[in-house]
This record gives sequence, structure tokens and C-alpha cells, in this order.
Amino acid sequence: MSTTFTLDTSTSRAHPVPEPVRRLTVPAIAKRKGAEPVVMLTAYTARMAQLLDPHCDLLLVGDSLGQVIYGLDTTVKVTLEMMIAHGAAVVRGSYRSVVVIDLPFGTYEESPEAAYRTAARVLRETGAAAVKLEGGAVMAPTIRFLVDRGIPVMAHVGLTPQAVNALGGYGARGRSEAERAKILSDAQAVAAAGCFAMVVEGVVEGLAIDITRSVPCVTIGIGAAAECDGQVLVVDDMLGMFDRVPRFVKRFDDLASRISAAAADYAGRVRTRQFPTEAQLYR
Ligand SMILES: Nc1nc(=O)c2c([nH]1)NC[C@@H]1CN(c3ccc(C(=O)N[C@@H](CCC(=O)O)C(=O)O)cc3)CN21
Ligand SMILES: CC(C)C(=O)C(=O)O
Ligand SMILES: [Mg+2]
Repeated sequence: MSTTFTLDTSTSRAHPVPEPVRRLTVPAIAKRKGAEPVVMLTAYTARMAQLLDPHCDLLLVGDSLGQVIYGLDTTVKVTLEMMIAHGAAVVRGSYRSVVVIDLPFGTYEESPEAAYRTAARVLRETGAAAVKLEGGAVMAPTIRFLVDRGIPVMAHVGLTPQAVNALGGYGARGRSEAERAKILSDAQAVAAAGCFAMVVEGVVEGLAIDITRSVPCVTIGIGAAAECDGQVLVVDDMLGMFDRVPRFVKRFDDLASRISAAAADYAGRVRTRQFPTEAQLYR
């Protein structure tokens, strides 16, 4: 018995393997200033990441998981272990989007060295490409320290929820001239420190526009302005999982009522022995 092998000369490989779909990169996102708007949503689980990934440029594993997943009242109680567990799940569930992970409260503010240790652990243990941290000028040296050592940083200015105890709530920022000037100089300071992008959250529209025009990096708005270089929302908010949401949320679906209806349907069928039926049984 003889076997004939034919070498496929149309490719350099004798055994062609499918081209892997390349993940977007941080530099590719950074180039989007003033160009095609950057699409970001939060994700906390592998399956949700799979569903969102084809539509997004960035997936943010936000510390909003404290409220959204864990039922905490603020993000102040979120731990590094939570962020790493959910961050690794989102990386496993995505293959196109750049995954960014929030550094949780208390794990980076003390010093650039502390921030580096935390950020390095996050990237090492999750496979994500970048970290996000809250704060303005005060965090600029830390951002510079991380960026110089090869860790891409997304900044977050304006309404910074980890500072809720100091801010006294989640009201929009930048209404007074002093606050407006402070937030603008914060944005300029984190940009000068080398962040590749910044979330601008909960500020008056004119300020978000001024920030977007005056910094060289991508701005990603949430409760900010359509003129930002991109937008982000908490996925459970935009899916309609919560009854009460901030003004800046647009609900693109009403999943809470659909889940309630499905659960009620199931409960009714169990109680009347209409479930399971033949299709679900082994015979
Ligand atoms: N589900 C969820 N969505 C978010 O956007 C979000 C979180 N969780 N957790 C972390 C932070 C907290 N954020 C929040 C939380 C509440 C409001 C809020 O209630 N805003 C009110 C105004 C409140 C006031 O004036 O004091 C609003 O109507 O916009 C805003 C942002 C944004 N982030
Ligand atoms: C709202 C976004 C920007 C965030 O920081 C989060 O989800 O934690
Ligand atoms: Mg956050």
C-alpha cells in the first residue's frame, strides 16, 4: 500500500492552522483619539464577556461588581481577590477586546510601589492588558511609575466612586467654577503622566467636552458628553437589570422583567406538575 503526500505550496505551512483572531491592543485604542468612537462595557463573567466581546473594543472589569455582583453598598468594600477572579473569567471569555481591570480601593493609593505590586499581580494572574485607577493629579506620579514599567493605565476622573465618603454622594461634578477647574487640571495631569485613556464620569457636559479637547489621550465618557472619544456603561444597568439607575444610563433592554417572567413561568409549571414534560425526560 502506498500513500501519496502532496505538499500544499500555496502556504509556507505543510499543515495550515487557522489564523488566530488577534486581540486589539492598547496602542490601537490610544490611536482612536478624535477618530471612531471607542466602545466599552463592563463585564464580570466569562459568558457575558463572550456575548459582549464581538461588539466592544474594551471590556472593563469594573469594581462596580461590588454593587452589581456582590450586593455591596459601595465599591469601597471590593477586594483584590474579587477583581482577579472576575478579571481572569472575563479574559477567558473574550478574544478580541482589550480587557481593563479596576484596581480596588486601598490597593494602590499609598505609593507608586504599592500600585505597581498590585497592578503587576492583576496582570499576571488575569492576563488582562491594562489597569484602571481613580484619581487626578495626586495619582499622576503613580501613573507615570506604572507606565514607565510597561503597565498601561486607564485613568478615571470626575465622579470617582471610591471617594464616595469624601465626595458625600454620587452627584454630578464640575458645577462650580472651582470644581470645574480642579477636574480639568486633574485630567491634564493624568494625561501628562502617560495614561492611554481616561474615564470621565459624572461631570457637566461642557467640562467633558473641554477635557476631551484639551488632553491628547482618549476620553471615555459615562455621564459626560457624546463628544468624548468613547463611551462606557455598566452592562447590568444598560440591560435593565436594576429598577433605579443613574441619569446617565440608557436602558437598552428590560432584562429584570424578562427574568422575573421566566422565573414565574417556571415556578407555576413546577407547582402544577407541567414541568418537566416528555422532552426533558430520559425514557
Ligand atoms: N450599577 C452601577 N452602575 C454604575 O454606574 C456604578 C456602579 N454600579 N457602582 C460604582 C459606581 C457608582 N456610580 C454611581 C452610583 C450612583 C449614581 C447616582 O445615583 N446618581 C444619581 C444622582 C445622585 C445624586 O445627585 O446624589 C443620578 O440620578 O444620576 C451615580 C453613579 C457609578 N458606578
Ligand atoms: C463605571 C465604570 C467606569 C467603572 O469604573 C466601574 O464599572 O467600576
Ligand atoms: Mg470603577
